[in-house]
Amino acid sequence: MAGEGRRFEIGYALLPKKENSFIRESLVNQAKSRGIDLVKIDRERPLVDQGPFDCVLHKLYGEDWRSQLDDFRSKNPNAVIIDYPDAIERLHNRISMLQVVSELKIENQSETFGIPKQIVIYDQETLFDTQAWEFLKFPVIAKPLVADGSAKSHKMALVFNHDGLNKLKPPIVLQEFVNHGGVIFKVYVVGDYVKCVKRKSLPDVLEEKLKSLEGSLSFSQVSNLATHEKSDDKYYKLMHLEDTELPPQSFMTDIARGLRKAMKLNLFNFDVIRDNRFGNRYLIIDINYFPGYAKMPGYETVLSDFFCDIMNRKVGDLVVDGFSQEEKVAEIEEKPVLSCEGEARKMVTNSDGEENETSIPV
Ligand SMILES: Nc1ncnc2c1ncn2[C@@H]1O[C@H](COP(=O)(O)OP(=O)(O)OP(=O)(O)O)[C@@H](O)[C@H]1O
Ligand SMILES: O=P(O)(O)O[C@H]1[C@H](OP(=O)(O)O)[C@@H](OP(=O)(O)O)[C@@H](O)[C@@H](O)[C@@H]1OP(=O)(O)O
Ligand SMILES: [Mg+2]
Ligand SMILES: [Mg+2]
Repeated sequence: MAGEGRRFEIGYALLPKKENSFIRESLVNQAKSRGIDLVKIDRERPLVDQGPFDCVLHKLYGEDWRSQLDDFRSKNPNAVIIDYPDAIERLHNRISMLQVVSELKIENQSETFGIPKQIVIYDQETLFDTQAWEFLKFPVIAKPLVADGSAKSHKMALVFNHDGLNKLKPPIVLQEFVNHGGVIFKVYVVGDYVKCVKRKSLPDVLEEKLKSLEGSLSFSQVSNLATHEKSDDKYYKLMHLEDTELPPQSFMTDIARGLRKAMKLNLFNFDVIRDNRFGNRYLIIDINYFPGYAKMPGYETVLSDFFCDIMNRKVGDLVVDGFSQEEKVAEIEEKPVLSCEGEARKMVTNSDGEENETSIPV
């Protein structure tokens, strides 16, 4: 318990932008009150010389950081690393990122899911060889193949016709643009916790307009706006975000759990659109490591719960450290269970079948 039992130290290594948005005083204080100290990792000094940390939380890439983590891990075998670079790496390529979705098996009678039709293009020759990708229909979205968090990796183009191909610079992924009513669902995953929110997206494109539209339209991070920024926005009002129904929570939770297990990741979000042509078909178009959690209402509690769970080694159906639950259970039973004070949350289904979150004291 806070103040009584052992305290835990979680070291974090984030880029300045992420640190500013994520490490808020409110999060630091809430974690502290529950026995967890969030400590900044000094990037000027070797990781192994710092701490000792019970857990390392990070969103940094590169060989140097990777070998620092390896060193740290071998010297601190009981520390938890959230998450492993190898697992995160998969999300840095827009093909491998979505491959995992195609491999998921989820039983559901009323909804289906998948990914849009897509092809990777490595050179100009293939780009203009429309036979190579004749299974794709215009409009298509051209996305940089690499998704490494750089501004460049977010630069996309909506391509309406052949004229629009000239501006594209391979390697890119050409993905069929699917009309979805201008609203995207972002599903945030924090360990066991799953939260789906609505954001504005690109508007639908009418087929009869395709030829008359200029070749392409460039854009970047259309859905990456905090809710308060959008409430005054004319476009936001136009899209009737409030009127759009969320996908069934249990369906999103099943997909989230499946992805978490398959990817061995604890902190990510995925973008989902509802295909206008079917109404019950959902397409996953993007998966991001360690997204903007501070945009989730009450993120401090969600993240503090997660940190407590990690430190207590009782994280849902998959455990950190790349072990499966089964492998870890024996270890958990041998460890003293330290409790974190505060609230836990659970989903409660009301008589209308709607799921709501409620807090339970622990
Ligand atoms: N296949 C598609 N069909 C329709 N709209 C799409 C499709 N792919 C992407 N979009 C739109 O383009 C936006 C950006 O695409 P995507 O999410 O792949 O890029 P990103 O830069 O990785 O985004 P993020 O900021 O979430 O990391 C989406 O939020 C959505 O509005
Ligand atoms: O802060 P970061 O640089 O990690 O930016 C991430 C951003 O979070 P932010 O809101 O904190 O900017 C995320 O937004 P939401 O999906 O949550 O809307 C999403 O755009 C990620 O793709 C970005 O990560 P990247 O792909 O660039 O690595
Ligand atoms: Mg996205
Ligand atoms: Mg992304």
